[in-house]
Amino acid sequence: MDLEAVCKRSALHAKPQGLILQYGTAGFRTNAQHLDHIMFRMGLLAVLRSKQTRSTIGVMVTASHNPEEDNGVKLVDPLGEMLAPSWEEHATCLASAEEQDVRQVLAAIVEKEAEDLTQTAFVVIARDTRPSSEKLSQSVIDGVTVLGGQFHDYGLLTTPQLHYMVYCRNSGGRYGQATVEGYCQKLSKAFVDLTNQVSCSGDVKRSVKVDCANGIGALKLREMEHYFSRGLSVLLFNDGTQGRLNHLCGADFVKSQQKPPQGIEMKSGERCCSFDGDADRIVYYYCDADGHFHLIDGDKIATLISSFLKELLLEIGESVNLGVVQTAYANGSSTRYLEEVMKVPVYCTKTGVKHLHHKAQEFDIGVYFEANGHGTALFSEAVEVKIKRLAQELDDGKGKAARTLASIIDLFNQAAGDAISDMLVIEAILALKGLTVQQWDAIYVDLPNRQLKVKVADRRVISTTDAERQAVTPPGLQEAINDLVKKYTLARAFVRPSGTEDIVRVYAEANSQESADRLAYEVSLLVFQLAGGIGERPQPTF
Ligand SMILES: CC(=O)N[C@H]1[C@@H](OP(=O)(O)O)O[C@H](CO)[C@@H](O)[C@@H]1O
Ligand SMILES: [Mg+2]
Repeated sequence: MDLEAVCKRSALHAKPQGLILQYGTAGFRTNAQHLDHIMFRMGLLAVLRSKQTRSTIGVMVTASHNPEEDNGVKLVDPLGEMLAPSWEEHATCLASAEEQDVRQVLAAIVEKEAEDLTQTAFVVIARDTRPSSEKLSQSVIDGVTVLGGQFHDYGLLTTPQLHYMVYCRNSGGRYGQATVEGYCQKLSKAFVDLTNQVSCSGDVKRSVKVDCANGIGALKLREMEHYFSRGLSVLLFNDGTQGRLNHLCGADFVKSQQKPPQGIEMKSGERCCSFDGDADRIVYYYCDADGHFHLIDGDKIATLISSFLKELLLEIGESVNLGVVQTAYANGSSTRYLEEVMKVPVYCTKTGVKHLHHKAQEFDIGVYFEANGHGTALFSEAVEVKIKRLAQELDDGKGKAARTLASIIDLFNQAAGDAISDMLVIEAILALKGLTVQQWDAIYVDLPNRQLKVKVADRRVISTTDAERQAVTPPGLQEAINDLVKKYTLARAFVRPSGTEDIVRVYAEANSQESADRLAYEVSLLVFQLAGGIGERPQPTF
């Protein structure tokens, strides 16, 4: 490791004095102007991680659903997962080091991780469509090359596509071919195999309207469309030709505002969905005959998927342990439905997909979704091998179910939640089951809920336990929340410091919207009073 050369190069990507950023739930994210040094240093870190794991490591330049002027970066570990927590700490240290300390921090990481520096390193890089992304990914490449790493720049990809590429490269091609074409072919083949089973009643071609948040999803869907267009027509909106990225559109906007995005025409009963800016989240929605908007979020997606998988397993007659993983933000109705009606075990983890992903890996089949639409299903290698064998061997009804399940396994992106892959899974299931979007929505009725944000001087004064559902500090806060919750019916409320914004999040649900709104407001006031609120006191929103 030629530290002299690294330091010289680093000076060309100088860190603004005093700027401290943390590798959070979603990597580094801030205004694109402050990220050049971070990109260079993450190039360095990716090389070290690659040497240590003797695997290809991914670097994705994106800020997902943030506004267009922001950007960000995250590293992708060998099996396509999020970076290991101990390396998140290295990332934060390296990113925060003042220029003269970079050398020392690098040396410390090398020593702590007992790196064999003679190992070769390979890094794959991709970026979203933000105007700042191209230049920033060049800075990543600069970091990779100055440490002697090899790289491949995929250019524009969705975040889950990069996760897929990393997984493919480290599985010796078992998972698929590490090219855009490989990705498109794997998913499309599975989708076409599934939809070919649907008996065509009439010649009505299925179609779905997709709000692409003016992001990379539009480009990549267009690139892929012709592979599966016989089974489904996708009508793209907010495809980036006019509007701004994530502005009044996209999955995050639709979920948090509970209203349709701008720029999409919705007719009553039409199936629509929204991707976020880097296409790793998806939510569905429709308008009913009275013009009312209905959101179908990650919880209902998880329910649709897990009930379909359970039915298939029943037909195949294999006992396989299937679990669903959610966070505290999952709607109480979804948890109740999964546990009580579907009899599926449900687990709750902390917020952030890496927590859900790891929990889901404990099952033969683990389905995980955040309420905001980020999720996928994971299949253990043993289950995948068994199902694919049964699919080939059996010729009866069981064989047919096994073939369906085998195609579904291929259709999921098991490296990360993926809007394109999830959309194709959902479209295939709806087609196979002959369900309309309204019928899907009617599986259960969401409990009315409200999310609010409270500004406090230091959000770390709130600590939590029980997968973030109980506040441990400040003292008295949880007891006070419990007293409020008791006043309402079917109510639940919790607070936690956000991992991506400088705020405390408040969540409340109850049997009516008015109660959910009132409870959320009352809990916000408690947080403001007991956890050092700053600025204006929370105001009632009802
Ligand atoms: C309530 C909520 O939606 N929280 C989001 C948000 O995390 P916070 O830690 O709540 O800021 O951003 C994460 C990264 O995108 C995402 O995984 C998570 O679901
Ligand atoms: Mg995203």
